[in-house]
Amino acid sequence: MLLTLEGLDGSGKTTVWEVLHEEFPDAVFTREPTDSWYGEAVNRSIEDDDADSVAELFLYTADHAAHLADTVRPALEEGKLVISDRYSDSRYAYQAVALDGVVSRPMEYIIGVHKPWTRPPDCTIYLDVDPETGAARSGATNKFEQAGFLAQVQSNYERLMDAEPGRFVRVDATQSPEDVIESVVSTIERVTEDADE
Ligand SMILES: Nc1ncnc2c1ncn2[C@@H]1O[C@H](COP(=O)(O)OP(=O)(O)OP(=O)(O)O)[C@@H](O)[C@H]1O
Ligand SMILES: Cc1cn([C@H]2C[C@H](O)[C@@H](COP(=O)(O)O)O2)c(=O)[nH]c1=O
Repeated sequence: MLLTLEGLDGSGKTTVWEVLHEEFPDAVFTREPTDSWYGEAVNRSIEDDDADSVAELFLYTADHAAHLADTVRPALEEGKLVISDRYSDSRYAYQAVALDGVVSRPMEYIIGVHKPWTRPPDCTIYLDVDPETGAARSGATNKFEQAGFLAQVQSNYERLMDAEPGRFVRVDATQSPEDVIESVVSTIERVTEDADE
């Protein structure tokens, strides 16, 4: 089963993902951007305010393709639970903002680029915070971590959740870290048990 954590910058994904290592020791933990050279290229573009938004989309997408081939598909073939901190929905939500005015219907375009070859998640936990909280928690140090940008990203995540309500589980990430973690752990226990039945 492929389970992904999504949300705005500062929503607490990495905090949760780290604690989940202890709760689910047999799972494969991974993330996007990855630690590969593709991910390093992505991280360079994040720090570049002038990076071309189309080029940036394809850097992220190349990283995703390699991530699928190297990590996600092999682990799923072994029957593992894979837990990824960010995955394709981050592209659909973030790059659809960055490509607004560059291509028409940017979210549909980005989904279309992925559709022929990606492996969609079985379940996506959306850590829900408002853009101001996300920007403040993340430190607002790069072009994505700004409340105005994150407000547009948030609307894109809402569109994705409206389109696939059965895949997403929304968790209130303004709760204490302990309460957020408890909600996420109980969600994962439930969805993995349901999958085993
Ligand atoms: N539930 C919470 N309440 C208050 N602060 C939190 C909570 N969860 C995480 N934080 C704090 O917010 C900051 C950002 O958390 P974290 O790095 O886990 O978020 P993230 O979603 O992975 O962010 P990014 O996408 O920018 O990497 C950290 O300082 C973390 O300690
Ligand atoms: C995978 C992915 C990420 N982003 C953005 C979101 C963040 O601002 C950064 C890095 O992610 P992290 O969780 O803070 O390490 O990149 C994006 O725009 N598109 C993506 O596909």
